[in-house]
Amino acid sequence: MYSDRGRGRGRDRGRGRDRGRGQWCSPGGDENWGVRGGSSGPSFHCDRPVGADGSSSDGKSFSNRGRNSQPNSRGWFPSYPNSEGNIFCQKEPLEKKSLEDSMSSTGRILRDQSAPSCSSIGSHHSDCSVASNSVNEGDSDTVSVPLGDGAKDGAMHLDFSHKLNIFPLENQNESHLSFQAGANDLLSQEMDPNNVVSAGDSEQQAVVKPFDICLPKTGTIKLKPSLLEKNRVKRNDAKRAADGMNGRILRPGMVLLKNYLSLPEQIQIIKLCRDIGLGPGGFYQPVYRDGGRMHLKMMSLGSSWDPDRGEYAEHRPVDGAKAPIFPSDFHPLVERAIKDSHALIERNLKSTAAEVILPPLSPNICVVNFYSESGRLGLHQDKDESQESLDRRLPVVSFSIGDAGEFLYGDQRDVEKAEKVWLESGDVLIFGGMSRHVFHGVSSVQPKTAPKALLDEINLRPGRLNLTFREY
Ligand SMILES: O=C(O)CCC(=O)C(=O)O
Ligand SMILES: [Fe+2]
Repeated sequence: MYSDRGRGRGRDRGRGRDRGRGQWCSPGGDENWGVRGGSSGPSFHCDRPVGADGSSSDGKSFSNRGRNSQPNSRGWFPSYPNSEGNIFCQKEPLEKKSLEDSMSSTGRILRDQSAPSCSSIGSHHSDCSVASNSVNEGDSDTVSVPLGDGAKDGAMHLDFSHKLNIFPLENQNESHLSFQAGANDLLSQEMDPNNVVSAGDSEQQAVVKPFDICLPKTGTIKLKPSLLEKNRVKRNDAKRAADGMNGRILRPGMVLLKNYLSLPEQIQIIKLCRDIGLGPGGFYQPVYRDGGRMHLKMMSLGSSWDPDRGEYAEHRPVDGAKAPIFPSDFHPLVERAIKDSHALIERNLKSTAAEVILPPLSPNICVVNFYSESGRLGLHQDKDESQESLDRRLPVVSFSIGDAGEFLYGDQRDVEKAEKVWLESGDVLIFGGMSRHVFHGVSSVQPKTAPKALLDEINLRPGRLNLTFREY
């Protein structure tokens, strides 16, 4: 997938990483958000645990053989603009040094359950009246907990639960019991005893604070919007309605379906992401070993994207959480978007080769990002899916919900040369075929642009939710 930190470490060392290139975010902090003329970075390898035959539990191979010379890709790097408007990686030392410690050691998954999940897919209520932690990307959302000897058998776990307002493992399923996915989905989200991995001398546990993409219902009286504000909202909503669903081919293999997801679909997606996001393996803010942070919250369904290593794995290093399952609810939506894109391509290009131009995919991974109003994502390529998937140029399908985001894309990792398009709530963007390796990123989120009709139904935080579907 994304990152090309150019830092070999741990189990990745000596596996073909090109450490000399693509360091967007080195400790020196002088890398450009969009490195001019930069090539994609080092190679990463998926080391999701595989069976003897190399297949993972879902029958898909996640081992990434033969990719040693693949440049890596994703620039999921924390960044900030300098005075010239270039955006550089932000370096923020980890106050609690928790990630470093937790990555090098081990712990059971502990998750703060103080923010219980409330909604469920299909249920009407969008009551998000639970505790929610800050969206500020500057805040660390992990704390590290030293373990005593008892931790290995779980004894210490309970003690620390008190201090950290966390529930013992036995209660971990509470939050996702309200997630009405299929029974199998539910089962596969349960805590995995294998999450206890080997521990070093100084054992640490990382606890990821749940991040709620919905805000609590406050019961406070809303101030009346000004006439100006009312008109702006009216204009936006009217424009959206008038636009209807319309599609544009942005470049070969890249299709934008405007206003594609209906309001009820968007609401369901938010609820689903919210529920999963509050549970084990849910939203967190990726932090790099050198202290850099990504300017968004992320979770990865189906397999865990590890931005620091630039690879997928079954469990994520930050807290050992197993990736939540890929919800089957998404399949029909992605399938429909691909079919409609094919129809658009056939109409526009008078071509019957739509499936060659944009190959169909059967997604099994979804990376979910939540950008606050100040969130962003550096230019990168999505290149950590399997070699086969990349060779077939299977598309990435992206859903945007909430505030609009300015999406940059181009053939080079160069912000100045990148094309720009606003992705608004309900838009679906697909890039595959000849555009599969396009550099892309999100330069900004435009506050207060989420459809009012959406916010009337669900208390999504200010910001932008983005889901990218991929076939590993
Ligand atoms: O938020 C977006 O529109 C893009 C997200 C993205 O590129 C990614 O998750 O790889
Ligand atoms: Fe991407």
